[in-house]
Amino acid sequence: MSVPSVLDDIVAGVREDLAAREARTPLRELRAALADADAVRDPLPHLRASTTSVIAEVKRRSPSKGHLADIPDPTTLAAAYAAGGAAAISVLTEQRRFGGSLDDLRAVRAAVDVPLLRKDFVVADYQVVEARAAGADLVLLIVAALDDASLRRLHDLVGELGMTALVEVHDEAETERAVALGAELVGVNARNLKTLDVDAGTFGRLAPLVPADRVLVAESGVTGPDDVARFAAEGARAVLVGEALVRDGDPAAAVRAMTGLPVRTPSPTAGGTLA
Ligand SMILES: O=C(O)c1ccccc1NCC(=O)[C@H](O)[C@H](O)COP(=O)(O)O
Repeated sequence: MSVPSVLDDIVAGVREDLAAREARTPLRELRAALADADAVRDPLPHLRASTTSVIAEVKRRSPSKGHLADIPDPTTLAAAYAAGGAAAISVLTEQRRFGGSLDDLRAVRAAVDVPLLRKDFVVADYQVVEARAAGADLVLLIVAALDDASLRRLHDLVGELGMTALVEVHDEAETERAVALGAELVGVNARNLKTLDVDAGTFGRLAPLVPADRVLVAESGVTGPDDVARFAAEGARAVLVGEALVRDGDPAAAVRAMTGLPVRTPSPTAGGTLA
C-alpha cells in the first residue's frame, strides 16, 4: 500500500474545502462576479528587470516548520513588503496547513498596489476564477500536483483571465513539463515535497534547463541577501521568500536588502553574462 505524500494529503483537504465553497457559490455565479473585479496588475515588467526582485509571502505556518508568525492583520505586513519594494506579494490562501484564507487575499488587495500571487494548491478551474475574484494577479500552479491536461487547462484559464501563472517545479521531469507548457514564469522550489527538506542546490541544477526568455524564480529556504546573490548568479530574477520575512522584525528592510542585486542572464551559447 502506498503512503500518501504531504502533497497528496494537502490536496485532499483542499478538494474537500473546495467542494464546500462550490456548493455555496457555483462557478457561474463566481464568474459573473469577475465583471466587478479590479484590473489585473501585470507583474512581469518588474520581474523581468535585470536586478533581483522579491516576491514576499504572507505565511503564518507550514507543514515543515509549524507556527511561523502571528499575523493578525496581513495588511500591515503587506504594507511593509510594499514599502520595502516587493515586486509582488504572495498570499497563502490554504487554510488547513498554512492558516491562510481568501479573506487575507482580499484584505491585502485593498491595502497595497503591488501584484498579488494566490499561493495555494490549485487543482480546479474554480480556484482560478476565485483567485481573480479575490484580487489575485498571479496564480501558483504546482506541476507535481497536476497531470498534463489539467496543467494546460489551468494555465490557459489563468491567461484567459489576464493573470500570470507561476509554474512551480521541483525536479528535471517537472521542469521539462513546465518548459513544454510555455510557462513564462517558472518557480524552482527547493523544498522536496516528500521529505520537506530544502536543497539549496536544486535551483542551480534546474535553471540551465529553462530557456533564457523565461523568468526564473527561486523559491523556499531563502534566508537573506547572500542566498539571493547566489541564486541571482545562477539566473534567478526573483526570489519567493516566506519564513525569513515573516520572522524578521523589519520586513521592509529585509525585502529592500534582497532587492536590486545583479542577475546573471544565461547566454544561448554558454554559461551566461551579467545583465
Ligand atoms: O513551507 C512548507 O512547509 C511547505 C510544505 C509543503 C508544500 C509547500 C510548502 N511551502 C510552500 C512554499 O512554497 C513556501 O511557502 C515558499 O516557497 C516560501 O518558502 P520559505 O521562504 O522557505 O518560507
